[in-house]
Amino acid sequence: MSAKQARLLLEDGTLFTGQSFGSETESTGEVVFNTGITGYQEVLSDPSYCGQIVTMTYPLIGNYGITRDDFEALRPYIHGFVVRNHEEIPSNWRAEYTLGSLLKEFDIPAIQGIDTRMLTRKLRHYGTMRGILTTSSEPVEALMERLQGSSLLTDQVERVSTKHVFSSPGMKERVVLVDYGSKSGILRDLVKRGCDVVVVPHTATADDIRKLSPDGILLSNGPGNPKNVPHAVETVKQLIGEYPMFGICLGHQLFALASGADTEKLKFGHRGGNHPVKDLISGRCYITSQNHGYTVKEESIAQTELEVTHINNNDKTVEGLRHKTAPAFSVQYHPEASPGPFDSSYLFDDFIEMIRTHQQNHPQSPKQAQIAAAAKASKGEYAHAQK
Ligand SMILES: NC(=O)CC[C@H](N)C(=O)O
Repeated sequence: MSAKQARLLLEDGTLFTGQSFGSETESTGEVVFNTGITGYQEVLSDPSYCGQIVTMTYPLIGNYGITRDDFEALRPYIHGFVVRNHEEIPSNWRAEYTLGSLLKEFDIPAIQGIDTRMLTRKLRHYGTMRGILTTSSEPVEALMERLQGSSLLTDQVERVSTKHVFSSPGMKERVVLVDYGSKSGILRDLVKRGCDVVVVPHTATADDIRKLSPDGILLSNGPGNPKNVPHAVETVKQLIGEYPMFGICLGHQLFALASGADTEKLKFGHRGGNHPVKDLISGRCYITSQNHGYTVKEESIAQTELEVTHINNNDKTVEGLRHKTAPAFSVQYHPEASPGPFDSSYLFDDFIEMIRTHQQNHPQSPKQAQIAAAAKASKGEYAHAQK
């Protein structure tokens, strides 16, 4: 049986025709490209891609199948997947099923057999565009009408963040992980280091977080424009300086906004496992995993208490920040990268080190002691309230 036809239409009128290998449905979204050679499972299950139609520049995708253990979230939130060649017969003892069957399970359309080099060159030249991916056989004019009538999502964080507080108990530092669409890898990296992790929704207020008596706060990655979640910026603003803080990707952008800096959209973003980042303090270069479409505006940093610690070696954009006086830093890339590179996992150790130094230098203030005592007395109150 020959595969059903699928089409991808961009808002500039470019039409790609190929074969469907996902769900026989239709979706719209921002079309973006990822330059990873491996890692398609981690890409499609990374909640930061919520609402986007993702194309992989590497031409052979699906060849090692799907293994749920490799996922970054319980389900994918992408709106479509675009590849040159989908391999239907995976060759991997860990594979549980095929990429195509996963996409069908979650009703996500996918197209193969198109020139992904041409698509990527277009996106690099003109910037990311909206697209419609469909298996319908209607005339192109009808598709274009639907595409033009569609709008990009603005509530992605709400869609992907946990609805309930949950914990992953450990014997060491208590870290409150604020989930804006966190990749599982962040939790894995904290748990591996013995942290006592409490994961809270994006709506958690500063007081909700204080009640959990954190030793440190980790602001997770997440989808969309950081300016779509002003409540999160407000919460972060209240907590900077009070607890050691580490921001990753969207968390980095929220930390920057909360510190008075500004963010803007990049032309086509950074997505892939091969982005070179320079550490301005040591002069060393790291290969990093990235997935972002927004960036912190360098010229907005001068007016804040922040300093730039890392830059992207390709386009020189800001990749890392730290606060000049408070125990807080952030990176635009992913230290928890899966399937790698692991160059930057030391940042989790730096975060824990920062927590320990802070504890040594700041034995509990009377206010913190009071908060901790109140939290202990109302044990689990917040967690229960969330259920
Ligand atoms: N991975 C992320 O956290 C991405 C951050 C933000 N959504 C961006 O696209 O820039």
